[in-house]
Amino acid sequence: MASNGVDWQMKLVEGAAGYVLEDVPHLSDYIHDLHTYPNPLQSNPAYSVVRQYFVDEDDTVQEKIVVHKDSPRGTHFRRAGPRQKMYFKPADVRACIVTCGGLCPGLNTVIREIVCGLHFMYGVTEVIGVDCGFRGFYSRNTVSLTPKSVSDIHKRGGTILGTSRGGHDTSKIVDNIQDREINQVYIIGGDGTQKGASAIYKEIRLRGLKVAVAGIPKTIDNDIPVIDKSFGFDTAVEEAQRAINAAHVEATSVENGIGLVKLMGRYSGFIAMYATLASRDVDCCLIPESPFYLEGKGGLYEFIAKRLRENGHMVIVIAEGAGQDLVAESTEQLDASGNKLLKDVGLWMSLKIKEHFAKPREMDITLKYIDPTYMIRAIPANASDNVYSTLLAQSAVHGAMAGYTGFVSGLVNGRHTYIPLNRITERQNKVVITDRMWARMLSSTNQPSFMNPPKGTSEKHIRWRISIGNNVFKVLPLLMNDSRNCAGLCSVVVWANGSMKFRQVRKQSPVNESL
Ligand SMILES: Nc1ncnc2c1ncn2[C@@H]1O[C@H](COP(=O)(O)OP(=O)(O)O)[C@@H](O)[C@H]1O
Ligand SMILES: O=P(O)(O)OC[C@H]1O[C@](O)(COP(=O)(O)O)[C@@H](O)[C@@H]1O
Ligand SMILES: [Mg+2]
Repeated sequence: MASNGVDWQMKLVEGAAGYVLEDVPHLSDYIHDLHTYPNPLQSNPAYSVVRQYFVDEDDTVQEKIVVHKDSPRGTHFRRAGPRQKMYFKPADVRACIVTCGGLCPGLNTVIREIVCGLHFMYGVTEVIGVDCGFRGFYSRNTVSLTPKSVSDIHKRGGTILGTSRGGHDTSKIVDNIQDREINQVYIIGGDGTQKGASAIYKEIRLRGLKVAVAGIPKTIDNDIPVIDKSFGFDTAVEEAQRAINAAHVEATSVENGIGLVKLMGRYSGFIAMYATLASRDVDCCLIPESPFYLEGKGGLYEFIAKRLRENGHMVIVIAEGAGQDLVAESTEQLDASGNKLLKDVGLWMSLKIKEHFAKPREMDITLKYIDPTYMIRAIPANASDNVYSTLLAQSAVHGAMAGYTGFVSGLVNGRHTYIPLNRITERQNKVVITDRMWARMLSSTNQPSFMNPPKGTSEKHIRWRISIGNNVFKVLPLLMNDSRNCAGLCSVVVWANGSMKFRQVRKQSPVNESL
């Protein structure tokens, strides 16, 4: 393998037949003559039975596994797991754990398994918890974490460490890491958090400190790219079923009953899409990636009336980020971390539907609105998310002990890997509405595609205009496919000649944006 183009975020290593390794940084990249130690797992009675326990240095995991016979081998990530050589002596390790951003089932499991992994696999005894997110580094006390103190926390929702948004001050955080002589930092959080982790790692590297920074990606919305799915997501989908079931019971118990359920998903509608697919009781699923409209032919009101006539009841699931452009003219407000503060689309929609059907010549309806969002986020992880969170935490521990830094541990095609931080922060994972999964969902609900708004429909949800060749299109809010996946093509929904259409545009083509 030939190494080229090294930067501080990731190391690109090229091999035969188009093989590329997007490798994570290592402490030895910027600190020379580091001492190494044998991995104590060799003599651990539990692990010594495994025939090949240590991961081969050359093991990597392919990002895209659907290939053609002439395809280049493509991007790979370093396989996670214990290494024969460690770059930390267990007695010298002083680790800290911090949780940031919104709650997510499984946070406590990850904390528990970092503490227990460090202790039982490597004999590390000094682990501290940072109180209330990034700002806790410089404004709060820390708490000592031991296997005993974390033994049953995985049965509780939330995070025992507390969390926060905002308050990321890189130099104050790194000063504090130095002052406390911390040499392993475990950062559990979403895209915002991992951007913060990246800044911390960079500053640590600039100061030449022997401190490993390991991220564990957390997002209930499943909006982190590259990884198969995020921990807590399955639990959220499962818990959402309870709300959908309740909505269904309410709706079927009255004449023309409508159950409306709002689920989380600020920019990505994965929870709504999977909960809908799992339930089979949902008649319509609305997500941020797929624009919709209420009035006229092909609109939501028409569909509701049709379903009520056919079945006498219906269930609508709406992701919190859906239809934000319809709710109100946006005067964009941000939270402390810079995330868009959303209007309550569920409440808005329930009022709009009630208002519409109260008109003369419309139907008498009974609508029940259920908002289970924070209840879903606050529960403990289910069994499969507990196992998943355990493996993510253990991978992070193995990686840090082996001297890797500036990485997150993540599942790629079912294998645990180390991914450079920049790869998971550079974009958000979104439902691709031109993919099969959305089509499966549409076929399960048989809802309208909302692709042909009637002439004269308000254009206020048009985001910007683009020109492709000589044509100017009005672009509706929609995800862009990852250009890495599809040879520079991205899908946009455009408004042309009074109807919405999909267009594939090349990222390289001249795209002029104007509001
Ligand atoms: N671009 C950024 N650079 C540094 N820190 C960031 C950045 N974006 C967010 N953060 C910090 O990460 C933490 C969590 O971010 P947030 O967006 O609230 O949640 P999440 O990590 O779940 O996406 C906050 O403390 C915030 O200040
Ligand atoms: O009320 P809060 O804490 O700001 O959280 C609301 C947001 O948190 C989420 O559950 C997850 O967001 P993060 O991944 O950024 O924590 C979003 O779906 C939701 O919009
Ligand atoms: Mg986020």
